[in-house]
Amino acid sequence: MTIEIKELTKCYHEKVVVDQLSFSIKQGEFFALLGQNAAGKTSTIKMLCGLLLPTDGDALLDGKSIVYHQVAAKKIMNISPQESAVAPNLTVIENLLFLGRIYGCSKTQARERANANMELFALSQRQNDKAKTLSGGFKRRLSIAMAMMSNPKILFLDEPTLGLDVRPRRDLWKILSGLKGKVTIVLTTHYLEEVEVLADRVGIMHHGRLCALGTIQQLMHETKQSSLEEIFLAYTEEGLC
Ligand SMILES: Nc1ncnc2c1ncn2[C@@H]1O[C@H](COP(=O)(O)OP(=O)(O)OP(=O)(O)O)[C@@H](O)[C@H]1O
Repeated sequence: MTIEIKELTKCYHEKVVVDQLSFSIKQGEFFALLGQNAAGKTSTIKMLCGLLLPTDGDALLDGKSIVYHQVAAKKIMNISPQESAVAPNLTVIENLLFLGRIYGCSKTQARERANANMELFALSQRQNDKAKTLSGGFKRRLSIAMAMMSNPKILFLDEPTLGLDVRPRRDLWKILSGLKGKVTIVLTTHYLEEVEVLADRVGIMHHGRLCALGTIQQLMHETKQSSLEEIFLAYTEEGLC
């Protein structure tokens, strides 16, 4: 298992927002974490990324505890957050090289990784353009490519297509499909079609608890529903979870 979550809990001023979450994500899996607004998804991702300390419980990233081995755990993962980390006045390649150097690459290694990621994210043609001149879709691609500069085994994507039009969203899906199996991906999104296209397995959170876990097929079978939207509505109905 790449990620083993064990009774992970987060409280803000006595309010429990992530409630004893326990499940595992396999190596190379594309996992979608779903839930209504305020279900606790971002708090969960932030704990797994070391941006937030759990109130209780733990998670192991490739065997490294996010509580006791934070530095080692952080080395094997990266996050493309909701708020883009792109520096607007740097060009595409400068943004990538800058991150590469921050992650400790030599100049040659940073350039190699930047070239590989520009290829992967179809950014090569725009490499000398300042980030502020890019469209929303390209900015989002650059933001994910920047997270890939640390060569993570685990990549967290927090609502990567939020606010994008249909075409740039689908373009990004194609690119993310190309990452499948190469890196373990944990995605949060409100776009259920995105999940149907990309995810191997789905977890649904409700009021901080995990109320469903499985492939879409398995959840369809369990709920006797015929679409992910219906499954989602069934599991997040008040009083059921
Ligand atoms: N720093 C904080 N202090 C107090 N409460 C917080 C803090 N961060 C989040 N919360 C609360 O925790 C709950 C879970 O928030 P979280 O952002 O994890 O949910 P989410 O599932 O990611 O929601 P969304 O889909 O709207 O992004 C919410 O009620 C939110 O108001």
